[in-house]
Amino acid sequence: MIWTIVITALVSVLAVVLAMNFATPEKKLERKIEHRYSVADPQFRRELGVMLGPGIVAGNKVTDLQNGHEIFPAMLAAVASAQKTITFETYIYWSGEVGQKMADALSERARAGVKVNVMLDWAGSIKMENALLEQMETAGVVVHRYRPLHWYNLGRLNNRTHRKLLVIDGRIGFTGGVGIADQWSGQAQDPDHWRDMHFRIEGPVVAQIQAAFNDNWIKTTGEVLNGADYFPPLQPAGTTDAHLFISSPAGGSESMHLMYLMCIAAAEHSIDLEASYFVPDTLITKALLAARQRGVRIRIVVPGEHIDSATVRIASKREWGELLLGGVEIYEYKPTMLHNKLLIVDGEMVSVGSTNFDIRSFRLNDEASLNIYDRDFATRMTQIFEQDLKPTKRYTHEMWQKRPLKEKFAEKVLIPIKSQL
Ligand SMILES: O=P(O)(O)OC[C@H](O)CO
Repeated sequence: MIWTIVITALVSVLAVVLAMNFATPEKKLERKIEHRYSVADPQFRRELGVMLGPGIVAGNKVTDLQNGHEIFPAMLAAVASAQKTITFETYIYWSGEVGQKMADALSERARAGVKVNVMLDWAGSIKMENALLEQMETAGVVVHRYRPLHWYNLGRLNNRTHRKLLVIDGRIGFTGGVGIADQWSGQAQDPDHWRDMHFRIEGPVVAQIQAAFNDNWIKTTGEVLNGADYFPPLQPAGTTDAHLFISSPAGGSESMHLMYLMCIAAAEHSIDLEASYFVPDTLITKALLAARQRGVRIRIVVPGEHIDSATVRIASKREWGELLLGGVEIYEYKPTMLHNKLLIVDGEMVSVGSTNFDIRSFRLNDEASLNIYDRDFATRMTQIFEQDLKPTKRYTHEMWQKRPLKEKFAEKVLIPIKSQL
């Protein structure tokens, strides 16, 4: 009898703990956002500047870096130039040549007396050998794993940090899609080398990137990294308006979901989206279709056969029928895995960062995105978008209707876990 009670109690506790991974207490966005103004309207900035967290700041310079052959040299050079502090938070950190180079660069600076603080997601860095960690720690790098597997973390194991942030001396920042692994090296020349973008940032918005790093550093260590070595006075470095904002289920925020919904609602001419993982929810789908009805041209580039998650591809396709019928253009990238996260609205504003266009990024992960309000920058990113569009195949509604029965069956099987993708 006593064992029945004990086992029942244990099973109940386990069920509650597991349920905590799939549920959050707050109400989520569920109503359509009306089209009230365009992204060029000052009202758009006025609202995004306060709704998403940090206000929009002027005087920034944002430089795009295309693929690993531009991204890693720029990041490594910035690390090598550090004099006082380096803060680095990432989701994927795997062993390999890229991981080794980054560990070497961070270790070298730590040995030179630079304060180096690194936050690695526990799940994202599970394929990292201990030797790399030991190398960094021996050199004096302070490394923490975000939400490691412990009994007290079981209820939040599903909430990872997906942020990709690097700040050098509080003055140079990086964010974008890149992970620290060999898949991201090279020039997207074949399926073993992925297509991705990252961004080098200077100017006042870098302080917001540092604040974003502090968010999870504080949560994990109880320590704040402040003072002028982390937050120096920042002079204008360019002419771009931008803000970097975060979202986290821990904060109850729906900033990312809100940002996409507000951008889609504001669009009047065009929405260009590159999404490595595209699993829109009902609200997003409705918003895209409403934009189409206003005459907005919507082009979406997603991975084709080269994708590291067949599950996401299958779950994604289920949503395409309604979008294709509504006139949304969907293109599959052919050469390799497309890992970009890029949104351009009306050739006016751009959003980049760690956030995928899926429910996991909108609701389960800690994310950080950079919104850039600069027509010239949007023009540059539209050129990049057009280049990425060339090696794609357009996916039509007819193709969707004729997709194999086994795909349709798999889509249905995946419905219950859609919110986890
Ligand atoms: O979650 P992301 O967008 O950083 O992508 C990571 C890849 O899925 C790793 O396989």
